[in-house]
Amino acid sequence: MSHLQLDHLHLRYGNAPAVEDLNLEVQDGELVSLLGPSGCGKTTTMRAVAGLLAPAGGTITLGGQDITRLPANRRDIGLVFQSYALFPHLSTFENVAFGLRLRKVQDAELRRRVGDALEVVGLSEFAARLPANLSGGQQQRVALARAIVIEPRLLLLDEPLSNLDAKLRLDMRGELRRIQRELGVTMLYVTHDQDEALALSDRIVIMRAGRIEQQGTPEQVYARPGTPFVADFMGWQNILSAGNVPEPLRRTHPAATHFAWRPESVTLGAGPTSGRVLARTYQGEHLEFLLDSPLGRVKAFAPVTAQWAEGSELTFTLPPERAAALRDA
Ligand SMILES: Nc1ncnc2c1ncn2[C@@H]1O[C@H](COP(=O)(O)OP(=O)(O)OP(=O)(O)O)[C@@H](O)[C@H]1O
Repeated sequence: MSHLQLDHLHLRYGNAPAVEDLNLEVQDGELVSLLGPSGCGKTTTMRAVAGLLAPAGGTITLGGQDITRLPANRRDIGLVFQSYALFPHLSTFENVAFGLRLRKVQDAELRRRVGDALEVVGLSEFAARLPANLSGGQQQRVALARAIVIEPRLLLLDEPLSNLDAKLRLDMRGELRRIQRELGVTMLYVTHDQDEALALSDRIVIMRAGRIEQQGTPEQVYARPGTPFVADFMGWQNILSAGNVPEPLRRTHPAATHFAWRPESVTLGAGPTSGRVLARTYQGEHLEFLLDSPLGRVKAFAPVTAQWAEGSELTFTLPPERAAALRDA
């Protein structure tokens, strides 16, 4: 059992609060991402779960056991951080074996478990190599093998892919998901990259200034943001205050403070509002138009064949059925 539960967690650096009253559950075998901008408290939360930072208040429970005050080395938690921190003078095999040697695991079992872990991450052929002779992606996989070989109750990954180039990051993202599924291990994952969180997670927790702003499945947070902050983070680039949108829409959502539309939802070339093209940008798949309008600035995508030039006037529609109704948190 490796169900993680954080109850009313308060975390501080000296007197400065970093995380306030955080309540979070990660089910057995679930992959939950903490997503949010720099400084919102993701790493601080991870450090507390790992046992590297003592909470100022609240409790951390893992598999039904209160681990709030348990030393880090007795928590049975695997860590993978942005810097892989491999031992440069040890082979892949010995890097992965390190934690087992510390635990005085017998030789035959150690060989079997290291062999299994290397197989899971696809590095069996690289057992004898030193880290310096591995690619960035391979080194990151060694770090992952080293974390899973101890069969942790929980795996914490903090921006594990951010040192890799874009292509490798995509490959490793898929690999991570496969490995997580294959092992059924409970994972808490930190990222500030929404695409990564959407692709990997069973559930996404969006943090803002030390608090949870919204949580849900990837589909929920992407398609149904609840606040302007989440909408902005999820690529809803047109966020208008409720006073600026047509009356009928406001009436159907009386509590909304803002409404948002994705750029692909805006219809150009017809509609009740007119705007002037401030910028027209080619983006491969489509053109992006930035319009100045009485409603404010509006971003819209159109097919690459669209002819409107910068400076021209055109009309547009913000379809009410494609709007997200938002409320300030
Ligand atoms: N060692 C520290 N001492 C004092 N304040 C810290 C320390 N580490 C982080 N903080 C502060 O705590 C808050 C949360 O930081 P944290 O590192 O958890 O954010 P984060 O969401 O992980 O950001 P990033 O994506 O940049 O890593 C920030 O205001 C940060 O400045």
